[in-house]
This record gives sequence, structure tokens and C-alpha cells, in this order.
Amino acid sequence: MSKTYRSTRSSSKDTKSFEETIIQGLASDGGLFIPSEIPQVSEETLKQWSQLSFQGLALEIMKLYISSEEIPEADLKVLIERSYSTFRSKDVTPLAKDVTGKNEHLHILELFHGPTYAFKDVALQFVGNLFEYFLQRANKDLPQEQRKRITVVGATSGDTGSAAIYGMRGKKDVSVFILYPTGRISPIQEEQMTTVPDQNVQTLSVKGTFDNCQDIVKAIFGDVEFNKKHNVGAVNSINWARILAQMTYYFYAYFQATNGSPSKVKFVVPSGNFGDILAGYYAKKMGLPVERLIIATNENDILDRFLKSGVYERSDDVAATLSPAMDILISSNFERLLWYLARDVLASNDDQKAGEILNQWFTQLKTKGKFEVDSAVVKHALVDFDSERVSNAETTSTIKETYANSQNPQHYILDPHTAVGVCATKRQMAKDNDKSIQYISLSTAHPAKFAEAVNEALSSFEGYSFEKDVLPDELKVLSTLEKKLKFVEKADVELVKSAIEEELAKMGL
Ligand SMILES: Cc1ncc(COP(=O)(O)O)c(C=O)c1O
Ligand SMILES: N[C@@H](CCOP(=O)(O)O)C(=O)O
Repeated sequence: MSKTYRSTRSSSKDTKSFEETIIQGLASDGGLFIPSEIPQVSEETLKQWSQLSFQGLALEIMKLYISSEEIPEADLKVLIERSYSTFRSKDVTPLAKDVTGKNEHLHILELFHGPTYAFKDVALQFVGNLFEYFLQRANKDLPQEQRKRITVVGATSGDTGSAAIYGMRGKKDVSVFILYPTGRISPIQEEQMTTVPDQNVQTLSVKGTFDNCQDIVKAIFGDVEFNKKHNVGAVNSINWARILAQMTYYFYAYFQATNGSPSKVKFVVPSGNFGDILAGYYAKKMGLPVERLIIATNENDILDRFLKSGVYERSDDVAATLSPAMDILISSNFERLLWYLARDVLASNDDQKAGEILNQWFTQLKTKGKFEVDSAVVKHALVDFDSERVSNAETTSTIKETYANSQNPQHYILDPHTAVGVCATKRQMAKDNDKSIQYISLSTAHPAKFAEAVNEALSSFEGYSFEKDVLPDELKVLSTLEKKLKFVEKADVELVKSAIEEELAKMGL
């Protein structure tokens, strides 16, 4: 097993080590890194894994993707233990089983027990420690002026930003710049990011959409000179480490839902940038016997439309929905899936040919604003995936219905992103009409982060109180803290680069 990585747009045999892949973030040809091979896990191994703790499982999975010559097992174990010691649940990602009653087998995978109450913590606590590990090793015994540094530049529609900041705050030799669309994230999300006082952290509020912010970040990665000068690092899910760390909870939840006996399992994943569900795809390809992965989108439905039409089309018409973290129309990680589809269907399993095809598709996306794939490609995607589009009205009614009807526990409160997933799950149940299926619906954020949507759905219920029932004490204090942010008046890469350099100078760098 090579444990190396290649770019989705490369037509050469070149590969990179794990460390190069993580530190570089985005390939220099604009593609995303993927493993040269997907490791396979036998039934026997799965049986053994079903007995492991979350941390034990993470170690077994990561060992299959990281050579022990790069990170010895003992070090990897310490990194994993440290990363999950910050979580509020001993299970890290607990599964709330049979939330809507024993008959439906609807289990909610709670991914929000980390420091910032969002699923991103699962990967970004690990990524922060990984950066630190690589830098400490590279800088050992080096004088100050020769130390290697990383300038993290990330884009957020609300959650990646705070999770990245909490993963990187105070880390030596790392500075963090997070771009977010002005006015398009929730007040608590903004407070979480902007009230962190650490000197190595700066938020940039950019007039535009998340897609604009993400385009700027990718342009900065493609700017050879800026990159050479500042050694830019990625915290978005373009960084392979994000996907890798997210695989653990698919295995862990599967084992919890099935109690070790073979069952049909569907995962339903509220999706935007396609990083979360992609980790499930890798788990499935490794051998986890998942029936299907269901992509749940809000009204920004590029993924749903692709699965129905085969057309992948850029658009600037991002709708502001009740699930703002998924207000995304350029779904970064979809490129990784497209590479596998192209390789299997159009390139006779030839990696280099697949890279060529991807290059053509993404060149068309850039020049013509869209590309269309053969119906055989879509058919192949539908073997592993299905999709559901959920409206704002359905999001609200799902939060309401779940609160009114949940049985285990009663009055379960969904955040609006999770509600998109639960609504999609209910639709799948109705279509499948198969009581033997276990549905694992991913809960990607704590409801406290989205007061407006949750209150819109629940304030008419007698006895409901956001302050009392939803808001943790830790988040209550945020509004009293001083904010640190810089406005960027136009979604323009040069303006953002100048803002970063100005702030780096203030940091004395
Ligand atoms: C709360 C929440 N749910 C769902 C998503 C969508 O996840 P992904 O972008 O990995 O598809 C995001 C953002 O990424 C999010 O912050
Ligand atoms: N929804 C995300 C958008 C960024 O996606 P990422 O997973 O690629 O970091 C957010 O909350 O920021």
C-alpha cells in the first residue's frame, strides 16, 4: 500500500507524501489531492473494529492512509487522543438512537460535541494538532529567522471558520486568516470567530457570498509568489486531512446502529461543499457495507440537480436560506467524487486518463460556466448516492414536528442544517417503505448556533425557551466579549491579499 497522494487534475504519475499533501493543501494544478489507492478493510477487520472506541477506530483508519515512516503509530495515537480530549462527550460523536420511536430506526449522529458546537471540530481539532506536529518537527533546533511558518487562509459560511480558529489558536508558527461573507452567517457564528483574542488569528468579513470567499482562497493558493512568501495552508475540506478525520464517525455510527449484526444502513448528510459526505463515500469504498449515501441539500441545490441532469453549472444566484452554512453553489469536494466516476466509467480505471478528463471538465467550468457528463456517469454515481432537496418551509416544519413528536428523548431540538437531513431522511423512508433499513441522519451543528431559525419554528410551543432549552452557558457570554474583525469592501483577491499582509505585519511577521 503506497499511502501517497495524487491530484485530481494530474495526468502524470507523480505522487506526494502525506505531509506534503497536508501542508500544500491544494495541488499546484488546481486539483484536489486524493489517495493513490483506497485501502480495503475485510469483514473480519470490521468485526474487530466494531469493538473499538472512537479514538481507537480513528487510529486504525488513519494508519491505513499515513505511512508510519511519516508519523510513527505512537505519535499518531497521541495526536488523536489530544484532538478528541476537547470534546464534551466521551463517545466524541454519540448516536441518538430511535429518536422518532422504535419503529422508524431514525438515528441522529450528533457531531456537535466539540469546542465550537459543529461537525467541523471532529476534523479541525486534529488538523490543528497535525500542523503543529509537522512544524515542530521541521523547526526543531532551528533559529527563529529560519523557522518554517504556515499562513492558514480559509473561507467559511459560518462553521469551518470558528472550528479552524479553535483548532489553531495560539499555535506556534501558525497564523490564521478566515474569510466569511458579510451578513450571511449567524450572529453566534460571527461572535465565535471574532471574539477569539489570540494574536495569530484574524477574521476578514468580505462583501460577497461564501462562493466568492472560496474562489479567493483558491486564487491565493494558485498565486505562486504569495504562496512562496507566506507558505499558505488550507483548513477547508480541500485539505485531505479534513476528509480523513471525518471517516471515523461513519464507521463508529454504523457499528453503534447495527450492534454488530449485518443490517441495511443509509447515511443522510446535509451537504454543501461535499466534504462531509465524501468521507462516507471513502468509508463505503473501503468496505463499510453502506446501502446508500443520501445528499440532503437546501434550496442551493447544485448537487441534487447534477444527480438529476448530469449538468454541473456555476451560478451566482446563491439563495440565503435558513441553513446558511450550506448556501454554497460551487461544491469544492465534488471534484474528488467526479474523479472516481470519470476513472470508473470513462477512463477504464486509468488514473492519468481520469486526471485528463477532470482537467477538461474544470476548464469548461471556468470558461463556459458549466459542463455536462454522460448519463452513464450519473448512473454510476447513483449506485452509491441519492439526493433530496429541502425547502425553507420544510426545514421549519421538520424542526417543529421533531420537537412535537420525538420520543427518545422528548422535545428533541434540531438545528436547521440537521433538519434538512431529517426531512430528507423521512422522504427516503417513505420511498423505501422498508422497516429493515437503519437511517443515520447526520447532525452537523448544535441548534444554539441558529437562534433565528430555531425560534421561528419553536416559539409558538408553550414552555419552550431558547435561553433555557437550547443555549449553552459557554455561548451565552460571547455577546459580551470584544470583537476583532476587518472588513473587505469587495470580493477581490488583491484586496484580501493586502489585508492579510497588513495584518501579518502587525503580528510582526
Ligand atoms: C452546519 C453545517 N451543516 C452542513 C454543512 C455541509 O457540509 P459539507 O460542506 O461538508 O457538505 C456545513 C458546512 O460545510 C455546515 O456548517
Ligand atoms: N459550510 C462550511 C463551508 C466551508 O466548507 P469546508 O467544509 O470546505 O470547510 C462552513 O461552515 O464554513
